[in-house]
Amino acid sequence: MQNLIQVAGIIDQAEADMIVEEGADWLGFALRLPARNEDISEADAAAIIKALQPRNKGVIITYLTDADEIRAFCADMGVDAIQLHGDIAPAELRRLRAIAPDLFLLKSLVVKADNFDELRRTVDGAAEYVDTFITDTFNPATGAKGATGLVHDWDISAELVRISPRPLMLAGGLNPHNVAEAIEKVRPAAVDAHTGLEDASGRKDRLKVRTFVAEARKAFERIAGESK
Ligand SMILES: O=C(O)c1ccccc1NCC(=O)[C@H](O)[C@H](O)COP(=O)(O)O
Repeated sequence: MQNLIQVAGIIDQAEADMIVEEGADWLGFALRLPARNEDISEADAAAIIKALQPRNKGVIITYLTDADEIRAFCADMGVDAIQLHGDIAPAELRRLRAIAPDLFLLKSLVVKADNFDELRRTVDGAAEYVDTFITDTFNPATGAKGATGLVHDWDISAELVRISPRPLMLAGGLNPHNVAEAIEKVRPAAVDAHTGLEDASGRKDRLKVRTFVAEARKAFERIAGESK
């Protein structure tokens, strides 16, 4: 996974089509969330994912923490990638890896003001069983761990990139205006955005997606050129 762009929080087929047309790589579908406020039904998400071309991947974003339930859900949905946003224990990740070896696993690292040691322990405990980590931003005002539209301290994400043996996808408050600076500072393998690409009605805005993808691609090229 390198220089990859994910757009999360897909609402329907038209939005998925537009995001693919504008050049994003992976599409994230938030399902089985604690508050059950999903933007899309599981049946609609499964149909969109099934119709994606091989260069695009549908990723389920969920708080499920039980390995059997995660495997069964992915099989029902026909997906081969899942972003685990809940507090799943390393032992359960190990079990998931054992029962679903081909599943691509993204584990979230939710950055708070003062939890770097906890994040380091999560990296150490989970790295053996997951394919990549994804940072995100905690919102202390609401307790939300995802889709907050808030950036966190990118020095923390940059340090996580340095210590993680797995690639890192940077998420949390990214938008067309800040994604280039974020990539240059953090040097992640991938970026993800959700609310920063929406219009006032909560749908993804084509121009924001287009600009986000273009800015991210240029920044990835720049940092690749610098390391040659
Ligand atoms: O996408 C969601 O609705 C969601 C809900 C609950 C937890 C995580 C969620 N998404 C995870 C993501 O990958 C988001 O894109 C990520 O939180 C970044 O969101 P934003 O800060 O709005 O760009």
